[in-house]
Amino acid sequence: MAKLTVEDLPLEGKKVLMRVDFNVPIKDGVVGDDNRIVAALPTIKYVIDHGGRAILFSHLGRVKKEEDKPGLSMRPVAERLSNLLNKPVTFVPVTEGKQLEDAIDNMNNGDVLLVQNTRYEDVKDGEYVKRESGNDPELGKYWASLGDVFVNDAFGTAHRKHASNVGIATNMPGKAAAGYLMEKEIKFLGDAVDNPQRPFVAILGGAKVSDKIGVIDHLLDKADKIIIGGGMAYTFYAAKGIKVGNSLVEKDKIDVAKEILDKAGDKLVLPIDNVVADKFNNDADTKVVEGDIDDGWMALDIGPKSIEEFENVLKDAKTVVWNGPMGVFEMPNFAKGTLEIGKFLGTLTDATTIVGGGDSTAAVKQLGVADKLTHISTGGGASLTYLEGKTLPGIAAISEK
Ligand SMILES: Nc1ncnc2c1ncn2[C@@H]1O[C@H](COP(=O)(O)OP(=O)(O)O)[C@@H](O)[C@H]1O
Ligand SMILES: O=C(OP(=O)(O)O)[C@H](O)COP(=O)(O)O
Ligand SMILES: [Mg+2]
Repeated sequence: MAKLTVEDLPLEGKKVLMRVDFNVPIKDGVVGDDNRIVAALPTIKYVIDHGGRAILFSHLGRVKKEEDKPGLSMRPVAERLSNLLNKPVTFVPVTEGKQLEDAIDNMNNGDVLLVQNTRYEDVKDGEYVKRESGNDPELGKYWASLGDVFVNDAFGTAHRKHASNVGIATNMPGKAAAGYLMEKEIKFLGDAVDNPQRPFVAILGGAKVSDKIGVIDHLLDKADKIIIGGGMAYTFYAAKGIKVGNSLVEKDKIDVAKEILDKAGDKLVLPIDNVVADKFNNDADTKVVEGDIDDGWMALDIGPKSIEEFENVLKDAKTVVWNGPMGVFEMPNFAKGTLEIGKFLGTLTDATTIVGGGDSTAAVKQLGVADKLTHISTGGGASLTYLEGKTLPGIAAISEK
């Protein structure tokens, strides 16, 4: 059954609650890569051009304690959004209460307001209560009460069942619609991966190991090869009994990694060598090592032999889906693996090449290889969940036509 879209909603004079994914990299109080903000502009512009009052909600990072809040304020995002829209954006530094309600009451048609990071609700009075991330029913109901209709354009968050997407939607039956970005992402991913041209190769990296390792098990049934790099690789090293030093490892996922290795055979391709560093810093001492990583060293990028091996696997691919950088690309000395793999994908002109994820997208843009790829998706975890064939809760909660 088809879902409501933004074009099905009454907008003129309405308070239009909008969930967007503005979870973007912030450095020293300034937005880095703004791809996710730019990607949401068509829907925001449609709403305000049709006389709606756009009330935007997004999370930023993960708020687990009170001290996380100042560095994860939405204020820099409001500034960038205002520049991109070329009009003022009211930033409300709280997520509930009179200040927010008054700011909404003061809006005129065509105005834009951005609410503070929805995950501020995860910590109250110093307690990690997960009101947003746990989809607290009272919170979704409260936020829904602030508007007349709801538009969900946060594809990057669609795999989450949180108060600001699923909570609001379920409290606005018949009035919760998909935005243009949501529609575009689903259409593209559906076309590319429901019946992929083969060989179909998935590349998985990044740092969200416990979140994403489960996907690999499902991908084994779909993909012809799965390349594992970046922070995802070293939990597999640990599972194989290779020494990992101080590299990123999620100990409680080592058993999962072992099961995947048993099942995968030669479908799974791990790094042969790595660039290791003596601290998590661009100025660290570094060296390239094969196999075991000694104590006191951590792997922050894949090494040259791994790059060669990965390219060898990728060269005949007809469909490639990539989520998660191959190293800590934010530091120039550990960006090579990500850059080389990105460049190589750009040479595969016969293949459909899809890169997904907030950080992976930032990486290919920052490294200048984005425009050689077929599709840049705003969602990493969301694309992977879609690829697994699972329902995305954020989309399921949108009203049927
Ligand atoms: N070897 C590594 N050790 C630690 N962190 C890593 C390593 N390789 C990549 N990362 C980090 O992974 C992060 C991105 O992971 P993730 O959020 O899962 O990707 P995406 O946003 O593309 O879905 C980046 O900030 C990057 O620095
Ligand atoms: O950045 C995101 O996902 P991604 O890192 O997989 O691309 C989304 O905004 C979801 O964030 P979350 O994984 O903290 O729920
Ligand atoms: Mg990310």
